[in-house]
Amino acid sequence: MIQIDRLSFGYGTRLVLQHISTTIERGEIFTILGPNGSGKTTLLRLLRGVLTPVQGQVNWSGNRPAHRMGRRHMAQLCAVVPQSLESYFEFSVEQMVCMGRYAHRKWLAGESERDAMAVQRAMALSDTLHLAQRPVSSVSGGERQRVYIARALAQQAPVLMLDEATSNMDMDHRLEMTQLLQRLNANESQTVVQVSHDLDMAAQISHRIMLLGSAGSITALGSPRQVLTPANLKSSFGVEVGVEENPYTGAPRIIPIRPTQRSTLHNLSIHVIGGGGSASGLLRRLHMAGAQVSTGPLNRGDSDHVLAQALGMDVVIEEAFVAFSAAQIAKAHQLAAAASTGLVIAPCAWGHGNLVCLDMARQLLLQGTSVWIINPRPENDYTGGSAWQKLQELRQMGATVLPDTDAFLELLRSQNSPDC
Ligand SMILES: Nc1ncnc2c1ncn2[C@@H]1O[C@H](COP(=O)(O)OP(=O)(O)OP(=O)(O)O)[C@@H](O)[C@H]1O
Repeated sequence: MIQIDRLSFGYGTRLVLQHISTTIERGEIFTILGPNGSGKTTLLRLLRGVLTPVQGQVNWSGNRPAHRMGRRHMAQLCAVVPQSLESYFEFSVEQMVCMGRYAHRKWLAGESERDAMAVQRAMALSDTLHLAQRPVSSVSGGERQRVYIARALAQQAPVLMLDEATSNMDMDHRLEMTQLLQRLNANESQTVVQVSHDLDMAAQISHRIMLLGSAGSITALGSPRQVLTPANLKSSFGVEVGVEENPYTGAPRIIPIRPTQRSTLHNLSIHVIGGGGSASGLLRRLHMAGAQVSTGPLNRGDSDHVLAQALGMDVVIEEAFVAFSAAQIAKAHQLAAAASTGLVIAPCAWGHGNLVCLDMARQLLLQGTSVWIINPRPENDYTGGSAWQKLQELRQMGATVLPDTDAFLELLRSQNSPDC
C-alpha cells in the first residue's frame, strides 16, 4: 500500500534518514522505533508527502509519489495524530474533531448527517464526548491526545498515522487506545503506522517493527520477535536489555538490565582530539560515564569546544578560524600525556590547520601512550592525502582503530571491569 524505495532525507546538508526501503501492507500495524533524533517523525512526514526525499521515493499504490499528491487527496488516504501540540486552542473539542471531516466535504458545504455521525462515533471511541464543549486549551495533555485521536478517527481514512500518540495518557487510557487500534485493525482493516517509544506496546500490537539506529538507517525490520532482540536494542539505543516472553500476551517483553552505564569509567583519564562536532557524542558519553576528560586544541566557538566547556573539561583553546599554533599543541601534548588511560581521535575532518594533532598523537604513541582512532575515513581528509597517510602510520605503529564510539566505550568498559 505504501512503498518506500531507497529513501534518504536530510535537513540542509545533514542526512537524517538513509536507504530506507520497505512496503507497508494494507491492514498492517507497522511501528517505527528508534532513539531520539533517529528520524522517526521525519519518516512519517515523508510517508505523507509533507517532505520531499533527497533520494528515493514514497508511493501510495496507484498514485503519484507522496510529495506530489495534493493535501486533500492525502487526507482521504491518511489521518494523522501528531506528536506536538497544535495551536487550535481557541476551538472547542467538538469543533476540533469536526476538522477531521475536511477531506470529505465539498467546498463551503456545511456539516452533513454523515459528518455528524462520524464525529460522534470518533468521540465515543476515544472517550472525549464529555469534553465536547470545552475549549481545547483547557483540557489536559492526555485528554488532548485523545482529542487528536478522535479527530483522526473522524477522518475515516484507511491509514492512521500516530506519532507518540499515547505518551501523555494514563495507564487505563493507554491500554484502551491500544485495544482500540487493534480492534479497528481487526474489524475494519485499518492500517496503522505509528511511532512510539513504548517497546512493550509495540511488541504487543505490531505486525512488523522498523527499528532505526542513531544514524537514521534501519537496524532491524521484521516481526516484533525478530526485531526486539538484546543485540538490536543495544545497537540502536546503546542500552543492555533482557527480552522475555510476556506471560499474559506471549509478546516479547523488554527488561532494561543496565538502563545507563553511568559511572562505569570513573577511574579513567582520557584526552580527546576532535573538532567540528565530531567528538561531541564521545565527550558527553565519557563525561556521563564518569571519566576524567580533557580535549584540544579546539578553535574557539567550535561546537566541541562549547560542549567541553559546558561540562567543565580541561580544554586547550585556539582562536577561531586559525591553524593550531605550536604553543597550543604543546599545551594539548601536556594534557594528553597526563591522561593516564590514553588519547582518542574522533572521526574529525582533517585540514592543514589541525594536521599537527596527528603528529602530536604520533609522539605520544612513541612515548608509550595508548592511542585509539574512531572510524577514520579517507573522505574526511582535506589535505590531499597527508592526513590519511598519517592515520595509516599511527595504525601501523600500534594505534587501535574502532568503528564507532560505542565500540570504544565498550572496550574501555571491558578493560575497566572489576573482573579484569
Ligand atoms: N525542521 C528541521 N530542521 C532541521 N533539523 C531538523 C528538523 N526537524 C528535525 N530535525 C532534526 O532531524 C533529526 C531527526 O528528527 P526527528 O524529529 O525525525 O527524530 P525522532 O526520531 O522523531 O526523534 P524523537 O524520538 O526525539 O521524537 C533530529 O536530529 C532533529 O533535530
